[in-house]
Amino acid sequence: MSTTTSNAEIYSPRKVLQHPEFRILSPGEKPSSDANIAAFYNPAHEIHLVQKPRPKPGPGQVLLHVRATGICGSDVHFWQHGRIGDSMVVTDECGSGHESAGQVAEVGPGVTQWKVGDRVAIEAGVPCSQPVCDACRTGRYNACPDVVFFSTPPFHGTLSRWHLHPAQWLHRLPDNVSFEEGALCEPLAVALAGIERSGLRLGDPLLICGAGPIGLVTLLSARAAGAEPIIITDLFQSRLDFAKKLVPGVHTVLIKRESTPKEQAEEIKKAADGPLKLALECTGVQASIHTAVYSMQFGGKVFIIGVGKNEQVFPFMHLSTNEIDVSFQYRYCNQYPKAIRLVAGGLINIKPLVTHRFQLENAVDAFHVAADPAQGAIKVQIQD
Ligand SMILES: NC(=O)c1ccc[n+]([C@@H]2O[C@H](COP(=O)([O-])OP(=O)(O)OC[C@H]3O[C@@H](n4cnc5c(N)ncnc54)[C@H](O)[C@@H]3O)[C@@H](O)[C@H]2O)c1
Ligand SMILES: OC[C@H](O)C(O)[C@@H](O)CO
Repeated sequence: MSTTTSNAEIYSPRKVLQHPEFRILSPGEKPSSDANIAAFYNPAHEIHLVQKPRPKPGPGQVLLHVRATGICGSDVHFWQHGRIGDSMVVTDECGSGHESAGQVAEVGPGVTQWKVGDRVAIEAGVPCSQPVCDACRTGRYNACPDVVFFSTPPFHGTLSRWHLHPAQWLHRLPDNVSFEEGALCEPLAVALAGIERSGLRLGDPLLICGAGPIGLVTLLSARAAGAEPIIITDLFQSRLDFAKKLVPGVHTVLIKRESTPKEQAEEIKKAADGPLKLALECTGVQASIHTAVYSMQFGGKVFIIGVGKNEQVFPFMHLSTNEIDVSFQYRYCNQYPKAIRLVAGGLINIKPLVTHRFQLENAVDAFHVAADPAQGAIKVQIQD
């Protein structure tokens, strides 16, 4: 029997909440410049700054000064809706953020690969890494049932000034990759996992549904992987304009809510000059998945990265009589080193995605901007 302390115990959210130094800051209160502040949401759909103790790294751990964190749609969703699906539910105060990069501030006993000052991207999903875990043992660690995914309830996120992390779940940033880009490696890892598992090949005609941050990093990755032509859809012209600026060769199709998925598919096929081989679906919305299905050639594939309603209806007979495969992506595994190489090597330029930057003290304002579509943000980052 293993006597190892589990990650769930090491990173116990209750330890933080019950610590005498943990408190919710009053609006307008100015914490000291090195206080361990963080943005927390709760089941009452409030979001506020909290002050936590500055932790000491234990064996195998590193204390990081978090320098950049992007706000993900899931952070906003947990705050405003209190849950994603049936298994991720906000039941207490919970810290946000999992798209982070930072700098090593202290190393714990036994840590030899990092030294103070090293710059790193933080992989926020920490699987159990136990030999008895099939998912970890076989390398598909995104399936680990005991994963601590920082910012998915109950585990607090990486959006704080000081964050404790296992040394082996950090990735070195080369000098030409900024903290901002290091933080963007998280959504990029999602897209790269999708590119890898969908089997996208050079010259494949590709549909990307949705031009949000995930659709856009998917667009950049698919362009680097040689898809041609690429059609991207969205409900908002502003998002399509952003996509076109990012990758000038992309074809855009504005989705009108009043048109049917079959009509939308006709428009997409016209833009592509024929049916497409692959769709990377980045909305999780049923109507968009249907549009993707009707846009495919015989033997095509709809690869769904977006997440959506618990139960959805699919056009079964069209899928069946056209041998269209449907596959899904759940987070990612083994993608960070690749993401960093692609950014450092100049194959993927993710810098333009950051449209808004806030200081850590103003993290609550950052959340309000990220949650308000009228603000036109693509990626809001909090920097320290
Ligand atoms: N599989 C994973 O591990 C994973 C990881 C991260 C995010 N996600 C999911 O990926 C999806 C995209 O994330 P995001 O951050 O870009 O979200 P987002 O909400 O910012 O972007 C989604 C985009 O899709 C567009 N859209 C909505 N309905 C549409 C339709 N019918 N047709 C075309 N476009 C439509 C929206 O206008 C928006 O621009 C979300 O569902 C998110 O939860 C999945
Ligand atoms: O936990 C909820 C979501 O699966 C994750 O936050 C995802 O956005 C990671 O990329």
